[in-house]
Amino acid sequence: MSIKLIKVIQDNMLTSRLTGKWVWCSSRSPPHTLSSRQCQTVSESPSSGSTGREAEEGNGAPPTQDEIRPFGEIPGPRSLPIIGTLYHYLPVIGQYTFSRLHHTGLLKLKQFGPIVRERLVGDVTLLLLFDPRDIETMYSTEGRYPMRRSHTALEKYRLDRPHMYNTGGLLPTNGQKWWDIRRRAQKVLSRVQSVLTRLPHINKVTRDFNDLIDSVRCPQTGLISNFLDLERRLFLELTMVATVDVRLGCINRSSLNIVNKDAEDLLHAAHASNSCIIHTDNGLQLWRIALKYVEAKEEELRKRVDRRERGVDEDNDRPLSVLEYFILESGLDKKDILGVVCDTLLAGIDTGAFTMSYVLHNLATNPDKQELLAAEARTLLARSGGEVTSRVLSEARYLKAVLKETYRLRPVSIVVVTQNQVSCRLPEYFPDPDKFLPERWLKKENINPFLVLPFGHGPRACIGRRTAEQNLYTAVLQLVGRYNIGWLGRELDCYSNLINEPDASLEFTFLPRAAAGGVQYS
Ligand code: HEM
Repeated sequence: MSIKLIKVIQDNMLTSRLTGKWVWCSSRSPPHTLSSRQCQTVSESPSSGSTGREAEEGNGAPPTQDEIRPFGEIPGPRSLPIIGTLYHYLPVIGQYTFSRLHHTGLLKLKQFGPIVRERLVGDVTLLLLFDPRDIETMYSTEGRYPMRRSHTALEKYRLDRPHMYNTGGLLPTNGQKWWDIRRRAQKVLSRVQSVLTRLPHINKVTRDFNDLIDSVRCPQTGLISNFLDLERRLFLELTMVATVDVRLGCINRSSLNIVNKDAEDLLHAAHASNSCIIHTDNGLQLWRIALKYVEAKEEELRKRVDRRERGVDEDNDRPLSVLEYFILESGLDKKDILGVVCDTLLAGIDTGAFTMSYVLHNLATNPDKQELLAAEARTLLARSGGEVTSRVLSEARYLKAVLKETYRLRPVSIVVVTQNQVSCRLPEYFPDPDKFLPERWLKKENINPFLVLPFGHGPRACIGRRTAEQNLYTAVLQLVGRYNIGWLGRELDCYSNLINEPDASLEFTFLPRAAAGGVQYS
């Protein structure tokens, strides 16, 4: 998704505090030329023993014309006419690979330093940032309507069907049009209080998921092979409950072998889209299913209004669900609602499932950390009668540290600046960078906030962040509270698709904690 940076880099210049060569300039210079007007920071080379930050804070003097270098001089892999740098990615002979962007990113950092320019192909130029201070600078210039250039196939698909969609949806739309949808949708999708109203449903789904685990795990070893299949079902169920108030039933034991067409279509569409294979019928499947649930909700609301008029609406004080809010209060029209519902279904399933895979893998391969989390779960859930409540979530400090450490080591999303995943494993930012140490987030170590950004940053950051985190916290706490989780799979890394996904089959074991000498809550 670094492609998203193109607009920014054509309009601005960057600074690398490590080499002292580049200057970020907020002026709108023409591409590939420079101006020292309004330049904000100056840097010094590491040999001076001073950090860029110190230089910046020291005299704040604007850079001289000599210090400012043309954009085209930013180092990077050699680019050929027409094919750009694509030849570097050829199988066998190429030094880079698109399927492991974190390895490729590290190699580029070693070869070219903390700012890398890459003309990929045609007019597509990427700028890779590794220094969190540059990342911060980049975000600070994004303005009110940060521009993104991703999901362009999805955008084309939708714009070609004006009878179904008003816009390309949240993911690819830019400018005022993007903000018109975003400001209406985020009121219900992002607000803490609104997200918390869905917690009891989320808690119920995750407990059902535990029961499912109980019935499918091998009674002797606890093994569940290909656990990712179940996780994707879980996050589909959670996303449907959170967005369209529907229990699909795809994590019921009885439904495991029965094909639920909506569930299968949704899982397929979300995965295919995230793998950049936007078959035209995916859009249609998704849209049809979204339409079905939106229309069912409209009908339900009509009946409710009718009941209310007759004074027999027993459900009067219940807070509005997401879909009810969209229909009744958001000001979004039906086509926009369908677009946002499709976007949340596309964005909420694999991201959650893959993140949970890495959380569980980290816990299973670090049993001492798992025990600390289990102790926290035991204390908090015993107090709440086994329910994950808002109080439990507010007190679950170790759980949050576990998630944060997993975002650091295994971010599933390749954000605007793809290189956070590389920088997060550099020893200059994190001692013992490859170790899973949730404690580093409890000690209030001085960690630059622009290093770990799994949901992005600023006005365009993930609209579903609170929903996603509530889902993950609840599911992980319930699981670790009930099971001792082990790992029988091979070493786990990730493939880079549109998002990073586990590159090996997930072979987890689940042994009830009660059997292992722990406490059971339910
Ligand atoms: C662990 C789970 C998730 C992760 C790591 C994640 C991460 C991200 C990231 C990095 C972005 C792009 C930010 C940017 O462009 O600057 C994004 C955008 C988005 N996410 Fe998520 N996400 C997750 C779950 C969800 C869920 C559950 C939903 C739905 C409720 C969702 C809906 C969206 C939407 C609609 C956008 C586009 C927002 C816009 O462009 O205005 N995401 N997400």
